[in-house]
Amino acid sequence: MAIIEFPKDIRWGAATAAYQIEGAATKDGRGLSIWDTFSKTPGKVLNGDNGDIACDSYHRYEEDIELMKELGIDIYRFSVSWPRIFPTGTGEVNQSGLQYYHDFVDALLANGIEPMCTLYHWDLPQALQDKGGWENRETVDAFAEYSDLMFKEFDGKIKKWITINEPWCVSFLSNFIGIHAPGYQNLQLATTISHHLLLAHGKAVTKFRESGLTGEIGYAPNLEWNEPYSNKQEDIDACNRGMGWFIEWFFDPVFKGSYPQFMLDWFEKKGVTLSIQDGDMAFIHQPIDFVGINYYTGSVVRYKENHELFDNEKVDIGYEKTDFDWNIYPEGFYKALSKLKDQYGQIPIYITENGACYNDGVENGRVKDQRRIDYLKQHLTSLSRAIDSGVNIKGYLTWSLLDNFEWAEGYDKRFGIIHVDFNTLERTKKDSYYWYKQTIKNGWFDM
Ligand SMILES: CO[C@H](O)c1c[n+]2c([nH]1)[C@H](O)[C@@H](O)[C@H](O)[C@H]2CO
Repeated sequence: MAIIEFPKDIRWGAATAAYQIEGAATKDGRGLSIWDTFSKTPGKVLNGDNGDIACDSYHRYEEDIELMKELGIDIYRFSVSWPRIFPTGTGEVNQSGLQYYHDFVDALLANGIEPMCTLYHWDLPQALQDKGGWENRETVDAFAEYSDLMFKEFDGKIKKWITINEPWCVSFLSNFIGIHAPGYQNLQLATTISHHLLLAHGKAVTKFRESGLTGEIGYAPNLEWNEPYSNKQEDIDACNRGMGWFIEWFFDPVFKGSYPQFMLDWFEKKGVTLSIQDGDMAFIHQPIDFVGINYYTGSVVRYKENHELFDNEKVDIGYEKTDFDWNIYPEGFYKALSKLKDQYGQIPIYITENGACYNDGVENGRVKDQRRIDYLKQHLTSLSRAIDSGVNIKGYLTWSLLDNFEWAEGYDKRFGIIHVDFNTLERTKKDSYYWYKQTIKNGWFDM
């Protein structure tokens, strides 16, 4: 067997998000989010599930932190529910909401766990959506106001900030493909929103820099790896368009100061234009301290004339799949990270999400999720290879600490290393929890 070893200073963590774990949807002054609305719209979420209770982490976070401490992680990525802070998105601050996050962050720090805070993980205040949501540039300013308040309120406690989680999901998955809130299917709308999200990121970075506060700030784009089906130019081009939607479209503006021309040309062919105002790109193109990368899967892609948005299609060449039917493609993890290094340089990278959906249940008090252990081994092996090749990896945070509300799939899809019984809310450490705990302790594992 091969020993896969990691640098002694790598950070080991786990990740969650507010709407997926907190519950307490109407508790202590929290306002409604678009996911409260969407999940209660018939047909939008499997089994009609919603986040009213979720893992009830709002009330059970001390238990969760005990589990984190036993696990041995030293960093924990969570998100703040914007409508818990500003119930209507702007204006009056909900002090009970702030107090909840102070109590939570203080408990993390008291247990030697560094908080990594995502300011936006998809739960836009409904009141802002009612005024146009991310299509309205006023939402960009509201996000900057909310971010500024959080930076100042948690100065000295939170030193790693993530502005936007997965702008591709917030824009295209939610407003073009339409399976996430608010559920529109309009390419122009989605493309406009993608620009406003990057602008919101940039304005929040500006607020952080102007505040002079200590800490680091970044964003967390998601990426998939696409491999061309053949070395025919039409397949290579089709593959690059697909990946350009995840990588160049959301990385070039931040790291190069402009949108990728090949993608702009393609969108123009589809009748889509971007209205960029003077100064927008200067906000977006500000230096950041790290980038959070969310990686789960990859696909083989080939050209298919007039098919979907990019004249391409995924080809199933027999990859093993998770219980979410996603390809298991660890090679793509290494290739994607290598591409980022080659195209954007040595920006520090935290893997802010990587994990798999396996729905193994509790049998005699145990959850035998060997398939998740295998997935983690394969992807951490790729990560180790990327580190050895010079990619500037600072940490790895698995998705997710807990089984939780998996958006349009509700509670049907389980990503946690800890099982949650959504009837009793009982937590059960899975075999993968124990494997990850040993790997963190050792700093290596036996492949
Ligand atoms: C398509 O994969 C995306 O990168 C992605 C996967 N995931 C995500 N983004 C989100 O950030 C999480 O909230 C999801 O729970 C998690 C699992 O679905």
